[in-house]
Amino acid sequence: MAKKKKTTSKKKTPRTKRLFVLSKQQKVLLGSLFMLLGVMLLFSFISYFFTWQADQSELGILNNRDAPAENWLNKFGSHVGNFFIYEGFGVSAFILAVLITLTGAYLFFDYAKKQLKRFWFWGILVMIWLSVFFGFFSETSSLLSGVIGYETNDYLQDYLGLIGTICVMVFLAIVYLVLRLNVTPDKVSAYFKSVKKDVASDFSSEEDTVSQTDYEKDVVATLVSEENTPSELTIEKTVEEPVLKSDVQEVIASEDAVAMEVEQIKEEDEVDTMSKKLVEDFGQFDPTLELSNFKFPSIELLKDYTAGQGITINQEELEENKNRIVDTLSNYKIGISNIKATVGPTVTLYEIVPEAGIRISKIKNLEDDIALSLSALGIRIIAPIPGRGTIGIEVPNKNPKIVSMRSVIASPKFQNAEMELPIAFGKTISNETFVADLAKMPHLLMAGATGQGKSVGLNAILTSLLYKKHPAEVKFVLVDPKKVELTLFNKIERHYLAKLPDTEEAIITDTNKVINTLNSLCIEMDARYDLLKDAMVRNIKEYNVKFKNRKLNPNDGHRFLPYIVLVIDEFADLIMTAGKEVETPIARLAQLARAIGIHLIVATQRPSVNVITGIIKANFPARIAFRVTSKIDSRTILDNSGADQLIGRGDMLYTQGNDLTRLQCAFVDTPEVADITDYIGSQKAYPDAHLLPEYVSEEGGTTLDNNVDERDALFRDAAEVLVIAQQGSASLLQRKLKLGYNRAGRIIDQLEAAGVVGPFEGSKARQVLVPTIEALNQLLNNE
Ligand SMILES: Nc1ncnc2c1ncn2[C@@H]1O[C@H](COP(=O)(O)OP(=O)(O)OP(=O)(O)O)[C@@H](O)[C@H]1O
Repeated sequence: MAKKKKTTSKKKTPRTKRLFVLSKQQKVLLGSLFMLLGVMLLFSFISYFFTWQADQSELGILNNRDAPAENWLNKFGSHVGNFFIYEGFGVSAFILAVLITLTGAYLFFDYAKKQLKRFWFWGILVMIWLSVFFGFFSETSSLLSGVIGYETNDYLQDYLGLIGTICVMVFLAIVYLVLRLNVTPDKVSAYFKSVKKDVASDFSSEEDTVSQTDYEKDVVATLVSEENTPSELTIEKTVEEPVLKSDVQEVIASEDAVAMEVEQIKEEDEVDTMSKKLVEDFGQFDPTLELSNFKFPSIELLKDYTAGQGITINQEELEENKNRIVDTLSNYKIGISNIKATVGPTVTLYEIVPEAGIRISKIKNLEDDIALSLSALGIRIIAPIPGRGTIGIEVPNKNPKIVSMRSVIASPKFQNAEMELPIAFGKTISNETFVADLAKMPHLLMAGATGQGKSVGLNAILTSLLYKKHPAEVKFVLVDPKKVELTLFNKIERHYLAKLPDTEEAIITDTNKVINTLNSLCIEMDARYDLLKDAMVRNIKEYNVKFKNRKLNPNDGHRFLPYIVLVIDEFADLIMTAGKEVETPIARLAQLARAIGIHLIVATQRPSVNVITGIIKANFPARIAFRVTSKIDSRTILDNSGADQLIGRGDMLYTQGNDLTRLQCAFVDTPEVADITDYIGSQKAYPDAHLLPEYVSEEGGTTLDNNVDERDALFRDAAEVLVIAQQGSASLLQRKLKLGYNRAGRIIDQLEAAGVVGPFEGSKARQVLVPTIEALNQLLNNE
């Protein structure tokens, strides 16, 4: 039916359009004509009620020009009144006059016609209904219903009887109330409730009270039944309801397709209110609920290396250095008008303002000479310091201070950081804590010669995240080909680490596994993009907010998405052994993974061009350089020299675009990391590490040979467990049959080959293809 209506409305549209393509002037003229006609009708109708008897008795007045009529609009009024009221629709003919006036007003003021069409549609229906309704009272006054109303009413009564006719009329009235005025039982009860509150004292009629309580009971009953149903079900209901409703409305308002526009807005509203209701009933979704008692590590676990030290300013050293700088420059005939020193933890920055007319490049070229005269390594000249209008000379302090992780973690800057993935790298040259958001970087490349502080830097990054993010919010994928650096994090495997389903160790040390993991992350990335598309959001942050507000249905595959941070400790080693196989997925992830919350941190000892290839470099805007051995290496990593002049031991340069910032990396020692991971590891954990989607490499991988002889001894038991539970998950087998993960995984593969369970479906459990134990017996006995 809906389709039929649609096609008719389609056919009508061009004609209607042609009719309404009027110039502004035409609209004004036509509008005033209609308005005046409407007003004339109104006057005619009103006066008809007083004059109709007189005029009607003078039959033939229309033809006789000399015989005046009593109606205010004379013969015209008398005639139209007679036609529309007496022979037509009775009192309800006024609706017609109002509709014509309204049409005039709409044309005159050039309002949208969509609304007008609706007025006409419903107006005519109401007019007919009223005249038929007044047909019941036509005995009292024949003018009330008009001939049409009376006859129709009489006709209906002849066939349906009085009660039947009343029922039909009541039903039509309900149709009008529901479709046009959107009246629903809920609204009526809500209205009654408010009325009850307002005039509680005046509300004494017993009958009314009884009916009201009935309403209340109904409402309470529906609320209770809603509370008892699981949240998912309620969501489904909400999704369905508006669709049905809009269908009905579309049919009714079939005159034009515009009704759809209005309904769409309503549909959203309803989902909104439903999710609000869910949030009101169950609260926002809390991803941390499963580990709600999780305690973040305390600051006491970190050592305070600076205790009692502080930054001491060695006046003598400062004076000495200043004099040497001034002397060296004056040897080259460079005068200084001003000099200022900022003492940092490991280096002091001398900012000089050269006298007018000195070329900056001249000072820059004197780098080595100044270093020689100061007899110090690690002099770096910044000419000019961006945005300061001065030239900076960084000179290492004789007694560098360690920046302890404790001091940066405890700093208000880190504690109050409103960032997605805050990282406290260390302190700047002016002794300020430097905090950056990994989510904004969005990927970080780290290089530095051996022993210059890379591993400490990685630990500082991971520690920062451990101090700020709940295990539900962030997961690490750790790649450590050196096999020693990240081992400590094994203890927090079931809290913070993510791994491939069929692996035992979460920390990846084997190149082949790295390739599988990277490809698996690509699968996860694609899956997350699908979820984002489905949820109509642009990034993981918006997605998670929507999920927390219960606007996304977990039954549709939606889930809370934790950030995933991939850390690769020695990239050179990987790229040398696996080349393109590693480079391609890394480049893909780096290019696309930003919006869906996968962030990469890649560290390498050898920042040469064959390790940090163009494609990798282009996708890692944030870079950190510890001390490197040559200017070329420095250029490879930073696109700038400078890293070769660092002093090591955590002295680093950070860039996230153009500016280079010199930082002293925070120092966190292995025992401290061990304490933190022990502390977290000793708390209640998830049953397993966060599982990444399975990736089966083309060559080898899982074989799906259905070889009956090679089946596991517990194959049949496992099949029965899964068929009874109708859930194809390896962890279920592990629990029920007390198996290790690998063995359970192998059995699942064998079950898949035998056709008992379906293929791997990401994080969802596999489908069980055999419905009953009998069917299973039949399947296995026939093999
Ligand atoms: N931020 C820092 N503050 C003070 N000392 C540091 C800092 N970072 C590193 N060091 C010192 O330098 C040593 C080597 O650091 P680290 O192990 O991080 O180097 P690396 O670059 O990882 O070396 P490799 O590549 O050989 O693993 C540390 O044991 C420590 O003594």
